[in-house]
Amino acid sequence: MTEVVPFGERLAAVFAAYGRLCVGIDPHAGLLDRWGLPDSAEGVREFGLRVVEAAADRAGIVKPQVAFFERHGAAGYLALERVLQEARDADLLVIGDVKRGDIGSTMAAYAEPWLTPGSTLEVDAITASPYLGLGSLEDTMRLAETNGKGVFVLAATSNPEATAIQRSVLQQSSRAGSSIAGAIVSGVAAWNAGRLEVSNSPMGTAGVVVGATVDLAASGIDRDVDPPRPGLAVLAPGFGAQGAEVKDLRTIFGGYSGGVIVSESRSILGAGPDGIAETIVRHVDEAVTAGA
Ligand SMILES: O=c1ccn([C@@H]2O[C@H](COP(=O)(O)O)[C@@H](O)[C@H]2O)c(=O)[nH]1
Repeated sequence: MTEVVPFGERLAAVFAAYGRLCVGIDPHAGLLDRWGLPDSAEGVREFGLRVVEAAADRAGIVKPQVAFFERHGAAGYLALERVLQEARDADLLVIGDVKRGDIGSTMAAYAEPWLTPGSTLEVDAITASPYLGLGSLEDTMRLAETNGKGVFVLAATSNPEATAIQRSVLQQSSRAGSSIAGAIVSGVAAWNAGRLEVSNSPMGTAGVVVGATVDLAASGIDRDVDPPRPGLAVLAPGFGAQGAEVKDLRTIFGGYSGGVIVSESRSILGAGPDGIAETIVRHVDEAVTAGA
C-alpha cells in the first residue's frame, strides 16, 4: 500500500523547492485569442498543456480554474482531465479551483472525484465554499486528510462585492462577535490544530482562501495574530491583475505570511506562449523575495 503523505507536508516541501508561486490556468476567451488558439475544448486543452509545460521544473504549484473548462461541456472536462494528467506527471502540486459547497453528504460527493487517488480528475487540493456552514465541509476535509489532499475554504475573497457578507458579524455560535471571514479562518485553524500536534506536519490539511486585495483587519482577521500561523495554508488570489503587489505580501498578511500561496493567473498568462516560461521564472523569484 502506498504511504499517504499529508498535504501540509507536501506543500511545505514545494515551498522549500520552488517557493510560493501558484500559476493559474485560466483559459479566458481573450487569452485563447492572444495565444492563437480557438475558443473550444481543443483550445483550452492546448492552452493548459502549454502552461503546464512552462510551469514544470520552474514553479511548484498550478491552479486550473475549472470554470473555463466547464464552459465547453463534456469535451471541456476531457480536456481538463488531460491537463491534470500532464500536471501530475510533471510533479506539480495541483489546486483544483472548483469552489463547491452543499449540504455535507452532497458536498462529499462533489469532492470525491477531485480528492480520490487514481481518479481522472485527481488533484492535490480543492477550493470549497463554507456558505452552508463550516460543518458542511467536515466530511470533505476528512476525505482529504485520509488521502493526503487539501481543502482551501473561502474566507475573505478578493472581489470587492464580497465584503458586505464576509465582514458581517455572527450573532450566534461559539464565535459570536467575530466576522464571518474571521470565524472561518479561526474555525479552519482550530480544525487543523489538534491534528498538527499528532502528525508532525508543518502545515495542515485545511487552508483558507484570503484575497491579497483584502484589508484583513477590516475583515475581522487579526493579521497581528500571536503567535504567527505559518501552519495555516492561505491561498491568496488578487495579486497581479486584481491590483495587489507581491512585494507587499508581508504587510498584507502579517502573521499569516508564512503560509501564503501567491496565486496569479492573467498577470502571467498574458505573457503569451513565447514569454510565459521567462515570466514564470521572474514571478517565482518575486514571490520568494517577498516571502523571505
Ligand atoms: O477570492 C478569490 C478566489 C478565487 N479567485 C480565482 O483566482 C483566479 C484569479 O485570477 P487573476 O487573473 O490572477 O486575477 C481566478 O481563477 C479566480 O476565479 C479569485 O480571484 N479570488
